[in-house]
Amino acid sequence: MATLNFAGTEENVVTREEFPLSKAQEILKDEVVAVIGYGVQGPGQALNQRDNGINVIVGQRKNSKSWDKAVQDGFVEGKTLFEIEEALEKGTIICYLLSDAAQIALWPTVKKHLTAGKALYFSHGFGITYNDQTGIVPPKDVDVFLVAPKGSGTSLRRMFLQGRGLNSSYAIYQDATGKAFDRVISLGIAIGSGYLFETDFKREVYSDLTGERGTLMGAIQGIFAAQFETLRKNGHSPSEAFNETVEELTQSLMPLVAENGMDWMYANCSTTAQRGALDWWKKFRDATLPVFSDLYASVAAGKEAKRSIDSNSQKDYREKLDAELKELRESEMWQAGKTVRSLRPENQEPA
Ligand SMILES: NC(=O)c1ccc[n+]([C@@H]2O[C@H](COP(=O)([O-])OP(=O)(O)OC[C@H]3O[C@@H](n4cnc5c(N)ncnc54)[C@H](O)[C@@H]3O)[C@@H](O)[C@H]2O)c1
Ligand SMILES: CC(C)(O)[C@@H](O)C(=O)O
Ligand SMILES: [Mg+2]
Ligand SMILES: [Mg+2]
Repeated sequence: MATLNFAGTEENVVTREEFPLSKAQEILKDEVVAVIGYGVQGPGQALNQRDNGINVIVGQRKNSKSWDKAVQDGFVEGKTLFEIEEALEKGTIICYLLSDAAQIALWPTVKKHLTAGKALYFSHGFGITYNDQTGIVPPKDVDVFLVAPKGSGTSLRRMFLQGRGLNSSYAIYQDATGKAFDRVISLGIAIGSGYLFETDFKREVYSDLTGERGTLMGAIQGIFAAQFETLRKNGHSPSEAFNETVEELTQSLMPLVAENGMDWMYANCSTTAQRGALDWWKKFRDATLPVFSDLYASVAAGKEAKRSIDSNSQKDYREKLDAELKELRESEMWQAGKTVRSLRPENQEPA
């Protein structure tokens, strides 16, 4: 475990250098890792573990798109791909990667198969932290921990294939066997994490729900929409509004931020741009701070969990989500974006 200094605060981080894959393979050599659910995280984590030489099986409902995807990805029925209950029985480590709402419905079945010494693994602090709403209370004689990749399962797989790792959080909720630390870190390495940052279940889920509703997904779309609308109302064309709101950000400026921070991105723009950005960023911060405070309070009060559980437990939740995504896709901003993206060299038809 390395202790690193993050802007003056010391934090524990596990690195691949001190905990190499060979050590993870040795620790997991007698385990059967059952990945339950093959949606977004399931494929990323199962495929990376398989490629890393871990004994991994997938449990998924038959006659579903996710089952077919697992078959396409090379999992073999009866050998490495099973109905959920069979996989639960075979697994010594259960990676519970159904959607958070589906985890509630299946919990009684999972619990039945959590015999002494097994481990229950999550990629989110949700089920345990909000157990007054989820009913997920594991038996005392199993290990319970999480590895939460800080990004999409799609990125976890892509970065693994590029030889890079995605940062993940890890936390131990219950150490029944005395092996929970070795098990959780080994899994973290095996699923393709680059670095593993220590947290607890509550802090993981509070920060995760805030982040995805905030700057990572909700706030960014909100601020894009507000600027696009302002430019359009003032007579700017859709392409101009899109280029100045999204395309320049994703293609030119965010890669610079990713590389070396905000000040460095600023320093690579004109002094005119820097003057304006330095004057205006605090106004945007002050305008949004109350919204972020409301958001965090809603997360901490369990209201975001309740909303997610209530909406995702409905039979037609998928159709409803698809309809809302369609509305976003068909908005003027993202339709303009479609044409702008088609102009990128990689998207051009060869002549
Ligand atoms: N999506 C991500 O990239 C991501 C990132 C970090 C953490 N997580 C966490 O990982 C976990 C899995 O998330 P996900 O986005 O991969 O899930 P998902 O929404 O893609 O669903 C996963 C699987 O659940 C199955 N499923 C849905 N309802 C079911 C039911 N009633 N019975 C049986 N199976 C059912 C689906 O077939 C699918 O294979 C969650 O705890 C999530 O918060 C996800
Ligand atoms: C990929 C995210 C947004 O980080 C994850 O938290 C999720 O819920 O999908
Ligand atoms: Mg999340
Ligand atoms: Mg997240």
